[in-house]
Order: sequence, then structure tokens, then C-alpha cells
Amino acid sequence: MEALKAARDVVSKQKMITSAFDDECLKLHQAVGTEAPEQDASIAGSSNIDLLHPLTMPVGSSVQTPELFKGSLKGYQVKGLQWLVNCYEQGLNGILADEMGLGKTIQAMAFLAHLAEEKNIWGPFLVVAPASVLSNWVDEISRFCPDLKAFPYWGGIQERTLRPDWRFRQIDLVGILPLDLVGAL
Ligand SMILES: Nc1ncnc2c1ncn2[C@@H]1O[C@H](COP(=O)(O)OP(=O)(O)OP(=O)(O)O)[C@@H](O)[C@H]1O
Repeated sequence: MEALKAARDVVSKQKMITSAFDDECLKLHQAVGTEAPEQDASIAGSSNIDLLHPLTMPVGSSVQTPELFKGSLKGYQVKGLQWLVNCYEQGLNGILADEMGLGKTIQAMAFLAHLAEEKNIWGPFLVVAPASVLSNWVDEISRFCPDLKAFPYWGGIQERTLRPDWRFRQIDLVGILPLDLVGAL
């Protein structure tokens, strides 16, 4: 709820800025006797944006599938990627809640690839996932983003201390941690 409130605050602040800018433009056009251009409802600041529905986000995003992502994102997945990048750039948290099996994992990976490629942010990122999909994450990363090195981190305290590679390999790009280990950190 806090994230939604923060997002709404950002959007309403942006709308106020945009509206003040539009008013100034209108006054200038009236002063010089020209007609003001029609507003483009698809650009940022549009009142059509619904934060709960990524498909209503501005269509003008230049974010495309990163080259580090070795696959082809479907149209709605590109839109999801753009929404994630938009949230990131505005400092907002977001939950991508597509239906089961629509490729949330792939979109999350494409987002990490975007951060690496466009912003030179190579992590380490921490992925927290149920233990049952841990190996799926590792497989999908090596298949779609082979340049991102994944390091699955699992096991009880004892097993983890027996794995010295964990400490030495903290520079790995993606740590993948099963959900039930979060409390153990
Ligand atoms: N653009 C794509 N190109 C190739 N394969 C894809 C694409 N999108 C999804 N898939 C495949 O479809 C399957 C389902 O995707 P995935 O498991 O990522 O969905 P999900 O939304 O994360 O699922 P869940 O809700 O079960 O966590 C996976 O095997 C994935 O590799």
C-alpha cells in the first residue's frame, strides 16, 4: 500500500508539473495568436495512467529487449519490461502479477539484463524464490541470459558454511535464494 501511495504521489506531482507546463504553453500560444497543439493522451502525465494496470502506461517508452537477453520477448512482455524499467527509474517498487505461466521470470531476467546493458549495473541481484523453482531460474538464466552468472544459494546453516565458494563468489551477478532461507539471513 505504501508503494502504491508513493506511486500515486509521484504521478500526481508529475501531472501538476505537466499541467502547469500546458497552461504556460496555452498562454504563450494565446499571446502570439497561434492555435495550441492537441494533447497527446499517450504521453507521460496523461490522466489515462492506471498504476495497477501496466497496459495503461505511456506507449512512448524507448526501452527494448536488451541484447544480453538471448530470446524474443512477446509484445506484452516488452510492455512488462518497460513498466519495470519505468518503476525503477521513478524509484518505485512494483509487483508484476501476470497470470501463471505468462513469463514473469523471463521479464524479470530481461529487466536485470537491461540494468546491466543500459546502466552498467551488474548486481549482485538477489532473487528470492520458492525452492521448487530454484533450478528453473538457473536453467532459464543460462538459456536466456548466459552473460549473467547465477549462483544458487541453498541449504541449512551447516551446509552453507561447508560451501566456501559462497563467500568467495559474492561478486556473482545473481544470487538465487529459496524463500524459506530468507529468515535465516
Ligand atoms: N518470450 C518467450 N520466449 C521463449 N519462452 C518463453 C517466453 N515467455 C515464456 N516462455 C516460456 O514459458 C514458460 C512459462 O514461463 P514462466 O515460467 O517464466 O512464467 P511465469 O509467469 O514466471 O510462471 P509462474 O507464474 O508459474 O511463476 C517457461 O518455460 C518459459 O521459458
